[in-house]
Amino acid sequence: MSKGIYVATIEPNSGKSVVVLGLMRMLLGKTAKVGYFRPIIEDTKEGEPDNHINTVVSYFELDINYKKTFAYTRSQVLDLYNRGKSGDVIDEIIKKYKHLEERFDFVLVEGTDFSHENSSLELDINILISKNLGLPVIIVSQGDKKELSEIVENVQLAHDTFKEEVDVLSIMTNKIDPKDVGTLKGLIKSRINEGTDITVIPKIGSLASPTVKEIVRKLKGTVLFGQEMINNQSENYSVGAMQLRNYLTHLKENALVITPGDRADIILGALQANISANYPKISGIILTGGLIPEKPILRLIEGLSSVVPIISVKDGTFFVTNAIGKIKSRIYAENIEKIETSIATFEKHVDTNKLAEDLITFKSDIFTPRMFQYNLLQRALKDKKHIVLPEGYDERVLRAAVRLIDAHVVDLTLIGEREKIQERIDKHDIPLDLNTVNTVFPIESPDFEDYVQTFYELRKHKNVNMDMARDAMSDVSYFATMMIYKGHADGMVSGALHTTAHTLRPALQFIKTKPGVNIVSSVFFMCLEDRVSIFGDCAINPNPNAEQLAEIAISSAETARNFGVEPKVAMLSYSSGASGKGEDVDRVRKATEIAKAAAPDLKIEGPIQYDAAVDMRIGKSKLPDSEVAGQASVLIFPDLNTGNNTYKAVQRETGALAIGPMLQGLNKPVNDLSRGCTADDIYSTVIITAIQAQDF
Ligand SMILES: CC(C)(COP(=O)(O)OP(=O)(O)OC[C@H]1O[C@@H](n2cnc3c(N)ncnc32)[C@H](O)[C@@H]1OP(=O)(O)O)[C@@H](O)C(=O)NCCC(=O)NCCS
Ligand SMILES: CC(=O)OP(=O)(O)O
Repeated sequence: MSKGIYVATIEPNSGKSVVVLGLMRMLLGKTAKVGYFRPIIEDTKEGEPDNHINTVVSYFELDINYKKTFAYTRSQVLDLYNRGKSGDVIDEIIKKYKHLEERFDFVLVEGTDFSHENSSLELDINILISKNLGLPVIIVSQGDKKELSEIVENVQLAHDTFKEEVDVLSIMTNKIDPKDVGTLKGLIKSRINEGTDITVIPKIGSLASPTVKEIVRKLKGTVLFGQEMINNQSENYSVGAMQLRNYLTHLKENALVITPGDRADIILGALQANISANYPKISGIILTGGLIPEKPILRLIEGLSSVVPIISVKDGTFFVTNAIGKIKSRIYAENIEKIETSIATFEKHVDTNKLAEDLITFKSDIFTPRMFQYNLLQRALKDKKHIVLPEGYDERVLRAAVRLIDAHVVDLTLIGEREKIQERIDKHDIPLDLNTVNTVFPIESPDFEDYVQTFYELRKHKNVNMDMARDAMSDVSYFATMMIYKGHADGMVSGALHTTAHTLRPALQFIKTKPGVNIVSSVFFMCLEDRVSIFGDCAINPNPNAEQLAEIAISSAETARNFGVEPKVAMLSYSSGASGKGEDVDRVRKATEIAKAAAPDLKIEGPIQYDAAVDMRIGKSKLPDSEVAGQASVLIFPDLNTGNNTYKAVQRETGALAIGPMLQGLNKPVNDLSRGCTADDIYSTVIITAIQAQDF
């Protein structure tokens, strides 16, 4: 079941509020705790809340702090985008949304308003956000003053654009001439036949017209009388320039009377008409030209028991009439009537039972790298671990340390001489305060002799003597690994300066494998543009035999599951099924059979080529009956030549973040890095290591 829904529009004034209000009512009827979130709001005046948030939160009396209901204002986002920090925008939005997801049973997310130019950027941002929140989308469009063919084109284009990246649950087209509702629904359905629900909502006069309050606000008018009726709807307006006897015949229901302030005859006549059974009611009177009626007229009005709003504005009649014609109707907190009309409209035209059912059964397959990284951080924060970084002089390690300490996600020990580490910090101008981390220099450590003795005991059967043990413990990899063995730290990450063999040999020698595991292997979490794939083994076993390959596959599937990726395992080879022959293909086929026998529920396919594993079209043509082909999430390489170079090729050619290699099968978490790693890679690998350490 989805924990939220994203309401996105594709144009300004689409009537998105009708959908949001109706949805909120529907959701509150199904579950008690519903949250509301707007990733990006319009810029507001100092101290003024966003109108949409204010309306939804106050009408439904949601128990939610204003600051928690949005992430950014439009100008903050533009500023961050201009500074190349679009990734930070998404990270913060995910963080704020996830807080609400934890607190509420369901979260209704309202996208941007499209009230500015650059609508293609805005469309992209909405798609990006909904994708990164893993939410299904309701697209809202509007058809006011448009040909039906134009509406259909727009809706189809929007649907196809969103559908490429996210799940579109429903399309709601608003403000349609009531006589066209059925026809339009049929036309849209004939174009979009993929099970997306289609709703067409007619134009509702009372929602399309502004209230007197909205008009006062736009015209910067002064309310002289009738403040208590300021939320009257103005469905019409007409200028009182002719004689009263003629003007009265032009009055329409809920019309706004516009007249110069010195036309007492029109003012009094309109007020009288409002209470006469023989004339329609009016919504208010606008007095133009800054003219205020004379005192006796004002006294007369003051004496009336009830008066519609009378507003004075500075501008002339012509300007005011034009300006009123351009005012777009808004829904706001005090206008209960409009809110309730919106909800009633939604309930009348939307199949709410079907929509609720779709939400219950919805399951997202989308798992973006940013969601993945957010989840990792949250998991690591739940139980803080102590990680040792043997390469304390490396600039990238020190930069990663700053981020890790700032995030309060781990405690750190850096191996190295304190003064020398400080020199590096100063040299590279790194904002790391050494008081926030622990530092150890092996040969000066009070634990050194104990570690030497322990290593000697553990390895004497391999002809290690005390001198050799002392030499070994002077090495940063051995010393840091011994800290893990002794329980003086929970995990180790190294390899930014040292080779994989140098980093891992101590762990293989005395941390050893977990019970039931024969070989240590590794995976990379490959954060591709729209998904996280798991590549194994790209770091340790040069030429695994069939049994070892099967074990690598099973361990990698387990790792995938532990880190929130549903394992669909592809055993890679230069053959898909029986298309190619050779010893290496046979080895992969045998490995697949062994893995299937050991884990019968595991979705696994092999031998299979990379293209058939990840591309649905090719997968279907090469292996039509496979439940893995085209959708593999775990890719197992036949040997280290292929695995190591493939991960590097993908990383370098696509810019993907490659987290790892993360080792699997060891008794305690020790992880390697590539010497080509960045501070970001180190940061992510430390977080992964901390999560692994939570299981020991
Ligand atoms: C992993 C690796 C370093 C082990 O090399 P090594 O230390 O020379 O291996 P050895 O055969 O001497 O084994 C040393 C110990 O590790 C153990 N070991 C080696 N590979 C192991 C594995 N995959 N799983 C579990 N234990 C392993 C051995 O059993 C042995 O234990 P013991 O000394 O208690 O008997 C080696 O396989 C290697 O270099 N792999 C490629 C690394 C690489 O360059 N990757 C590319 C860049 S990431
Ligand atoms: C993991 C890996 O390939 O390491 P390096 O690039 O240091 O050889």
